[in-house]
Amino acid sequence: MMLRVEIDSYSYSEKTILENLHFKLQAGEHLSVLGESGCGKSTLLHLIYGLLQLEKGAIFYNEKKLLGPANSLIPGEPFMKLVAQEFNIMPFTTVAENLGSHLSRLDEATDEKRIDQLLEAVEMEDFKNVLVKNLSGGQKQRVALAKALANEPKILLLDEPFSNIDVFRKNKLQRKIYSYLKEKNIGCITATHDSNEALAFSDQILMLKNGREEMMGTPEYIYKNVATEYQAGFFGEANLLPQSLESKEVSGGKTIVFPHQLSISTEKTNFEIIIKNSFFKGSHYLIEADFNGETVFFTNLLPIKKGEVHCLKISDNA
Ligand SMILES: Nc1ncnc2c1ncn2[C@@H]1O[C@H](COP(=O)(O)OP(=O)(O)OP(=O)(O)O)[C@@H](O)[C@H]1O
Repeated sequence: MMLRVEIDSYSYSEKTILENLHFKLQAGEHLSVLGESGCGKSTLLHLIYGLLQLEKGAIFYNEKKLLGPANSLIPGEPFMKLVAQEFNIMPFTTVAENLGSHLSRLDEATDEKRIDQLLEAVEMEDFKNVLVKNLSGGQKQRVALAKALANEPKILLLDEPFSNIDVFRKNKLQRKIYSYLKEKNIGCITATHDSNEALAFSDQILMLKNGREEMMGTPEYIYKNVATEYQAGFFGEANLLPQSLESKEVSGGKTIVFPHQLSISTEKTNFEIIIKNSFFKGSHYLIEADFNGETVFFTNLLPIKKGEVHCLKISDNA
């Protein structure tokens, strides 16, 4: 066991920001905290790192209670690194100097090699001797990531780490960073609102709503157990459909169905729709249709003419 978070509640002033969050992070494990803007993701990371004092609850590292800023001279724990949304990098030094400032400085050749390795991990080799102030937002974010990795922390806390990084680079960089963390057995908690990142790169997902646990489990568990509009909202255009469409039973309940779970039926069904729009998505089209006055989305290989009437069926493979 490694990190144990037991938050009963936390507030900056009267309003409760976080409530009843209890979870563990094992060595090398990766947890994504998924939630909408303002739900308390950054606050959670700042509490764990020790920038904020937790009065109602406690955080343990290998069963040792962490003291928090009120009881330690320097905020933050030495075995943890936080890459915050405002990057902690020095503008008037070069990229290499920034990384070097976090290394041992005992052996120049070893440090040099390590700097090159870190720059390679974030694809910034070409910017080694450039002043940080002359970098773009995304490049600064990559330097901040490399800097956090410099000392091989036991736990890395990442607050929206890829938010400024362009789509060309994002997926490749995510694959590199997360496999680097696994290789070095570095535990990681990532705050994100990007469900693709959470699904692809985490062992566990903690979904937050208003600072409370909405769902927690493996990516597969989360995706398969989405049951409300809020939960589905993270995974693109989901449909909230009457349960009666799915089963023969008559019930007033609603169920979440993703666009790829719907397809055109050659037989008549009670799910009759009128086509409104076809959006090209590269590998397929996302079709917008009307079902009894409600909007429904489903995927299809080809576009479909506006106004056509079709019947849909729900497939079982989630
Ligand atoms: N220093 C502060 N003092 C008072 N309230 C704060 C402070 N920092 C954050 N809050 C409030 O706490 C709530 C949670 O903020 P937090 O930054 O943790 O959310 P978040 O999920 O990280 O959001 P985002 O994704 O937009 O960064 C918000 O309502 C915010 O206004």
